[in-house]
Amino acid sequence: QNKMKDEHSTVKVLVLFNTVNGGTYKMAQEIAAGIEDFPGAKAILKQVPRIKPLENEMKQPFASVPYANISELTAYDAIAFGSAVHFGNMSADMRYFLDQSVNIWTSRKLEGIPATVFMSAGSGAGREAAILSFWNTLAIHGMMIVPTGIMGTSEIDKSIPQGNTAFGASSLAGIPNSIRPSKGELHVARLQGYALAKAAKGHQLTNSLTGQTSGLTRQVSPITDKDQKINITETKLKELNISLPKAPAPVGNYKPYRVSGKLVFINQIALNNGKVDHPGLIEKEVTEEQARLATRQTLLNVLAVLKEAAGGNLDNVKQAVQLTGYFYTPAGYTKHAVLMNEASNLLVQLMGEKGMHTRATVGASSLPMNSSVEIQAIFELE
Ligand SMILES: Cc1cc2nc3c(=O)[nH]c(=O)nc-3n(C[C@H](O)[C@H](O)[C@H](O)COP(=O)(O)O)c2cc1C
Repeated sequence: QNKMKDEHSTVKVLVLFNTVNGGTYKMAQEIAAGIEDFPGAKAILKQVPRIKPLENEMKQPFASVPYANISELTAYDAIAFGSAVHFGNMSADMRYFLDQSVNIWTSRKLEGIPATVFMSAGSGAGREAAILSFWNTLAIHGMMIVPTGIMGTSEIDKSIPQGNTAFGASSLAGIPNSIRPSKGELHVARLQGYALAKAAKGHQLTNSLTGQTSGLTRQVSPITDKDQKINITETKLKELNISLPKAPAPVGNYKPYRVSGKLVFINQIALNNGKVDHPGLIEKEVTEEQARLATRQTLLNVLAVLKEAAGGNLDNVKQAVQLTGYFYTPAGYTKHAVLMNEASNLLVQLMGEKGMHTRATVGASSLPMNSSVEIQAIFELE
């Protein structure tokens, strides 16, 4: 059981490199040593496969280092990437290898996994740019990039050129008459390995706290209009170029609305600034078009009152329930539905599915203040 516990707490860190002349391999070994300086961390050295084999590969000191396959990238707690600087970039072998990680990328398997970059250069031309451009790929994978900052620089011999950068260790393999990597370059690489192992341990601990295994730092539902506090109904009102009237004041001993449980009850006529719009008997004193305008005004009054009832925010309305339209019509009139559609359509335009309602329409022999229309409305609040 203890062995199992130890295995779980070990952090496995891949040191993945590509080298031609061996400079990056020497840096990789030091990065690995730095990783293993961290208690409970284990470094695994691997090379990226080559596009074209090296002629003298079997004689090289790195010949025995196994080649990695792309799918194993997801099996580690952290990865240190090492490459020769080729024209201010990572090597073509490294690029080709990473370009095979599209499936890993789209399944977000490396997200949040700590990563760091080290390099071997000749003169050092463009080495910082090479590390930074390497970071692009790691950032697209969502990896947690570990830089070197100024770690170790106070201890290194500044009387000779050194390859250290604030982004990752590098070596200047092309400086004549000097042993490379220099002690200073190795020192920074070792600290970089340690910093990566430390980040890997932190990541492993937070993963175990949140019950995750690797990658996919978090899945959350997308942000909704509600989260963004966008007032959907007000936005829609603007879109429809509607400004709500002032809620008409009651003209008797009653309330403009009554909330019962979550239901709101409202009754309105075609009042507009204290006067009734298009009053009179439909078809005799009021045309169909005028009756429709009066119906629209009546619904706007209903909405103005509803807004008050909903605490000043129409988004607090869960749904419309029922509309009843009364129309001042002559006996035998049959086109109530045509007039009432003016109200129903506007409500659905404004609130979408929430605005759908049941409906009744009635002809009346007279209505208050000679209004051609009256609407009774019931809504449900959130
Ligand atoms: C195609 C090619 C391009 C190179 N470009 C650069 C460069 O831009 N900057 C630099 O400092 N060294 C450059 N070099 C030199 C290598 O970075 C240097 O030899 C380094 O040690 C290679 O790492 P390795 O020993 O791991 O193969 C280049 C070498 C090659 C073959």
